[in-house]
Amino acid sequence: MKLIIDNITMKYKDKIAVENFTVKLDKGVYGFLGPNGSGKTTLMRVLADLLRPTKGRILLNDRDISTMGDDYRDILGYLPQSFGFYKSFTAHKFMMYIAALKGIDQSKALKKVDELLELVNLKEHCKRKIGKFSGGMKQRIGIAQALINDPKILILDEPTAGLDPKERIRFRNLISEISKDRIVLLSTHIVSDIEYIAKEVILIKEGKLLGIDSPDNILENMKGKVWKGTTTEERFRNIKNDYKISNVVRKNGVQLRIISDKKPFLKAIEAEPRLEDMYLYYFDKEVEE
Ligand SMILES: Nc1ncnc2c1ncn2[C@@H]1O[C@H](COP(=O)(O)OP(=O)(O)OP(=O)(O)O)[C@@H](O)[C@H]1O
Repeated sequence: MKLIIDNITMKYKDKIAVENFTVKLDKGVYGFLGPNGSGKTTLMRVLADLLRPTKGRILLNDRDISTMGDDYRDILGYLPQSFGFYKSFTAHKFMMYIAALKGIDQSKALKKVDELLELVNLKEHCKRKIGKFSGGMKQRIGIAQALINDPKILILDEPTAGLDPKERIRFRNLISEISKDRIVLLSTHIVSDIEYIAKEVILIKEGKLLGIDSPDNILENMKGKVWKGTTTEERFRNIKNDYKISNVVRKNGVQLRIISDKKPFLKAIEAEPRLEDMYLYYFDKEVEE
């Protein structure tokens, strides 16, 4: 299976949200990483065939998805950024409803819904109303509904927004489990969401592709750009505006972690890069979280 984002540009009136964006994808998890407003949602909606791009095409095995109709929808699962739940539905009823919308017959649907509620760890809550669910539970039912047709392509737009750290870990493990034999596209501005599960990280900045690489290669390329060391309050005041500082701890002086192409001060030593250092390097802002 081969999915190609082929030179996509998307304009809203005068605003260019995505520009000349090209990447080739096959099986596995792809993390689309970029700050708010960088064009991730727009790209996810184009990929879900909900938005016609101003220019370019999405090709699945060389077919333009905009000409595929139900052939594409049948293999697509989509969890939008804001997901309208039917609050008064129980989890089970909601899933059966989605199955019916997808044209799955009832006996098959009953089996599939059971399987999916089990997968996302909501079986024991299947009789509860979704309106009473926590944020994490809602996201899990969101994933379950996106999987109802066993999609070959799964699009998850900022799926961990509003989840606490425990729910996030659980969510990550779930994605990892369901990513076999599928293309999973996951958009986020949170590095840790994709750090351990993405085969490739796709960096998106101001609507443009900044780079695509495996987390290991990204870390390799960050070598020599991350520094740590202890300095004085005075020197810290002097250098803090000249460098991207990813961490400050005041303990026996000012302990710093700095992102820089060159050594920031004499006593600084190279540190082992982390993926969030890369975020700071490319996106030039404080690491969120
Ligand atoms: N319907 C619209 N009309 C006009 N501009 C839009 C529209 N939708 C998005 N934009 C603009 O396009 C740019 C990209 O937005 P998009 O939502 O795709 O980014 P994002 O990376 O998903 O950000 P977020 O995480 O905040 O949703 C932003 O500048 C946004 O303001």
